[in-house]
Amino acid sequence: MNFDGKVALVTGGADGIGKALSDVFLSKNMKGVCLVDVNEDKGQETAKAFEEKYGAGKAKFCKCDVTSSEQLEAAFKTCVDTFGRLDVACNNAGILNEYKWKLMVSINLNAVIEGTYLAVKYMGTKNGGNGGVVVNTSSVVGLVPRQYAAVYTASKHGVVGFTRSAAFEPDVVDNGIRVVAICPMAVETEFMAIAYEQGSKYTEVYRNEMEGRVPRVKFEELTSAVVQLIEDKDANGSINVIVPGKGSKSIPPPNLNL
Ligand SMILES: NC(=O)C1=CN([C@@H]2O[C@H](COP(=O)(O)OP(=O)(O)OC[C@H]3O[C@@H](n4cnc5c(N)ncnc54)[C@H](O)[C@@H]3O)[C@@H](O)[C@H]2O)C=CC1
Ligand SMILES: CCCCC/C=C\C=C\C(=O)C/C=C\C/C=C\CCCC(=O)O
Repeated sequence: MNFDGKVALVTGGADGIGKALSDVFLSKNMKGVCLVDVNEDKGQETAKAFEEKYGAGKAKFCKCDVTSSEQLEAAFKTCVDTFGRLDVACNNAGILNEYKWKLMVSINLNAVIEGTYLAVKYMGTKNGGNGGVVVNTSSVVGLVPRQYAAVYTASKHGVVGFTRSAAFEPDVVDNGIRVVAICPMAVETEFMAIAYEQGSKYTEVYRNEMEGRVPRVKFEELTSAVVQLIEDKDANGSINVIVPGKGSKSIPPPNLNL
């Protein structure tokens, strides 16, 4: 898919990875981006900054808690009503909080599943849309174990398993939708700092073992991986790990010869 004149919806679009993705989409001449986020102040601020940079009417903020089915569907509907179409859905909002693990699973996994099926409903060729691409945000810990964040790890493994499977569901394929996921190492956002201040049961271990020792994925490395996945018409069910300084690599599922 090329980006010219297309429309994206990005959950967690007010800040961090979602904001960086939205910025790159608009820089590639997308018609508009819908920033879907629970943080109203940040969301309005980001939408305003994008309109100043790219022109009036290019960014729409939708206040939405992705754990609410009603609010998430309303955001998809607002996006299509505002821009007239939808081509790319990034299910990206996420938190790392092992104390609030049920909420974390709702945001990191349930809302990704719900967002994927809403994308089929609002972009599907059988439903009046043009088809499109769903990009789900997992993590490197969607592929490997992480003993200091077990539920977060489970939620991100869930995103990988769901993406690999949903990509080939007949209702998804027949609607002209591709589904992919990204698995970044730590990225240059506030996410990890907030996680160990508020959401880790092992903050001291984490500080001693990891803090400051893991280089960050730069936004440019992450966004170029996502752009490639969107542009590549053969990328479906792809799970791409993104490592600082090493780019993006597709990770196939294990062949168990069953
Ligand atoms: N930053 C990192 O090191 C990595 C992050 N990730 C994943 O990337 C995604 C984005 O993370 P970052 O941009 O780094 O985090 P961030 O904290 O900078 O941004 C996340 C955004 O999601 C929004 N959000 C949180 N809960 C929400 C909810 N219930 N409804 C709607 N919006 C909500 C926040 O308001 C915020 O704007 C997450 O899924 C995270 O798990 C994956 C690997 C590494
Ligand atoms: C808060 C403690 C959790 C320990 C790390 C667990 C999960 C990480 C999840 C991510 O999605 C980020 C991906 C990789 C991070 C790996 C190491 C973090 C390095 C942190 C630092 O240098 O500050």
